[in-house]
Amino acid sequence: MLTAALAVLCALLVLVLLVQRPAIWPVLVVLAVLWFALFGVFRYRVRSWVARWVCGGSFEKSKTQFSLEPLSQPAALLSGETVLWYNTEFRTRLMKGEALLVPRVQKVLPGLDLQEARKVSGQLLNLADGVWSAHSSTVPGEAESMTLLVLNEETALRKVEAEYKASRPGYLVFLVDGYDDVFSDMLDSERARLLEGINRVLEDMIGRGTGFLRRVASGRYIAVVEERQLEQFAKRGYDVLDKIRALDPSVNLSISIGVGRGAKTLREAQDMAVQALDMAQGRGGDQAAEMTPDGFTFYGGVSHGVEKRSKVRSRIVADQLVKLIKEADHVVIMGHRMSDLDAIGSAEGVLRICKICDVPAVIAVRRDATLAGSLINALIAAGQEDDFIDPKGALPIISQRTLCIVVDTYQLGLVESREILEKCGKVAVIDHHRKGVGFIEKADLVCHEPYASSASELVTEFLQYVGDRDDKPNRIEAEGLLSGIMLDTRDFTLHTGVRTFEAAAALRRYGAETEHVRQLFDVSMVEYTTKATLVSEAQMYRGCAITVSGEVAPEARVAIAQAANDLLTIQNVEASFVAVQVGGGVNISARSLGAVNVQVIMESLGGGGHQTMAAAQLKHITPEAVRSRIQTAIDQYREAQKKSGLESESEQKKKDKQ
Ligand SMILES: Nc1ncnc2c1ncn2[C@@H]1O[C@@H]2COP(=O)(O)O[C@H]3[C@@H](O)[C@H](n4cnc5c(N)ncnc54)O[C@@H]3COP(=O)(O)O[C@H]2[C@H]1O
Ligand SMILES: [Mn+2]
Repeated sequence: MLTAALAVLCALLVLVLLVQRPAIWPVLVVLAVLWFALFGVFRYRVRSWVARWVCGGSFEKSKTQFSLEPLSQPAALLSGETVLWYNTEFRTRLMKGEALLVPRVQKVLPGLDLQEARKVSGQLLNLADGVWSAHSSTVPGEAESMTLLVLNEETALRKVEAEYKASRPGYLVFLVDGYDDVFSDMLDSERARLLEGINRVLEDMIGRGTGFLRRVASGRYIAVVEERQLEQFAKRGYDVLDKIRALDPSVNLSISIGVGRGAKTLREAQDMAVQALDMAQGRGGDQAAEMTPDGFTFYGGVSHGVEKRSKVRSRIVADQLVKLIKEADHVVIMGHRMSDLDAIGSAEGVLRICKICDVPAVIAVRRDATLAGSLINALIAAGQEDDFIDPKGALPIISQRTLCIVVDTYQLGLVESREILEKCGKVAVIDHHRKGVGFIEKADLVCHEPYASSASELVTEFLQYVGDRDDKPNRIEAEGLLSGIMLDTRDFTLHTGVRTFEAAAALRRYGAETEHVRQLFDVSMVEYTTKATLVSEAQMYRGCAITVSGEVAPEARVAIAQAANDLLTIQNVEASFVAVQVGGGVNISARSLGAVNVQVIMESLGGGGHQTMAAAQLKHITPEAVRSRIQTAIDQYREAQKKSGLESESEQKKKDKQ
């Protein structure tokens, strides 16, 4: 009111003045313009100051500050990477009560990643005294960007989580390999001493933690332990295997361990452990197999396998096989891809069993991709052409009542024809390779004997239990079986047990002539020269001969395996690796004299096979890159050997010299 009165008064006075002195008109205009200008500027400043005050642009004493200050979580405001402001909680809990002037955020919260903290899940930070989850939101704007950071303490929660994970139960099954064979003709006192030794080693292993161990049958133990202990076992590579082996080196004592880890329930863990144990034994025993929801991991398996199988089992399997064959309308027999003498020899043996049972049967084989052409030709020459069929031609005759018998491989990925396997109602598998991952799962009968020399040896045994006295394989079939045994034992020099010779003797009785068998191995000139070149190009590496080469003629593929065999006859070569380019990839054949387990080495490159005879097929890789991968795999294997005290002679000698 007063202001208005004063303004009216001023206006009246100015009017009087103007009437009296018209000369000051211009001055007045200038003053008025000045006043408007000043008023405009003032108004602008006041407005922006108010806006900053409300929105927090000028933060001190703003409402935003007042609302963040008493927050129960630590909070901070950053400009770029610089901390502009933090609340009391932040100072006391994350800066130990010290007040710092505009510190870098990395100094206060090492490891903070603002990008990560912006996500819904935030970022977990391990700070001095606990675990924190950091959440942030940023107002973009180059140098003037602003970030609000809020932290939640999760130490207690994370402790509970870690404890939960570390205390999940794991299940172990231990089985003394070949219990009956090892202990049957031992003195009672000796047996008691060894069993006491095994008990002690296992109790030592399990007793250290919170789990328990129980003996459930002769040579069979179970244990339930916590995840943290399983982690320790894995880290030490299941060194109990070595301790058990060391109990008495003269008796070949070893155990197999199956481990179920990471299961949801104890029941599931038990099932997994039993499957894993089966796997460990299928691979020759003396090793630990760990099954997790992601698959299998193997530990150990660097010692020699010992023959542990019984004839009773062969007879039972032969009976079951005959029963399956008789139930079927037809039988389709097949081996692995790139079939060899063992695959075709044993397939022909199984075909004879079918003939004895009077059930129609054929062998599915790709005759343009086989290493057993000599045997197939010999059988055709003897009038048995109808025994063979191309895998594609076999498909139409297959029904749900067809039995598929797979010989010389158990691997789904290696069979001659996957379609046949899938279409047949029933499946039987007869194999001698050590088990790896990726086997045929839905088999109705599995005869898997890693201690047998070859599939042909197994089939020869079955033949003795099938049919009447007069039901025998003919001469050429017997020679095929014998060639299979000779191929896989490298002419009876490797992997040869008592029963290998028994099988060979039986085949001889059926009329097999060794000279004819020898002829099945004859090579062409191209094969021979290819082999000779591969052998001459070999280089030594830690007791192993390695050859790496470009493509070889397709008709000389067998030279790869043969070169690997021949390299072993050179002095001081314990194992050989022949890697040859095939299309865009590389095939490796690996052989050993027994001291080195080439299966383990090939498995690390994605292949498999047997202790003394294994292979791998690598895709999209150059031969030279393969050389370094083989060398790394050998290094790893040698380290594992060193750890378990099973160093090879040549490595030992090298060390002694140093
Ligand atoms: N990805 C993978 N996963 C798991 N296992 C894998 C695998 N790739 C290969 N294997 C296995 O490794 C073993 C060695 O194969 P490789 O081709 O060197 O050697 C083969 C074959 O090339 C060789 N061979 C065939 N005919 C021959 C002949 N006339 N003279 C010399 N060697 C011959 O004899 C060996 C027979 O070995 P066998 O069938 O018992 O077992 C094979 C095969 O089943
Ligand atoms: Mn084979």
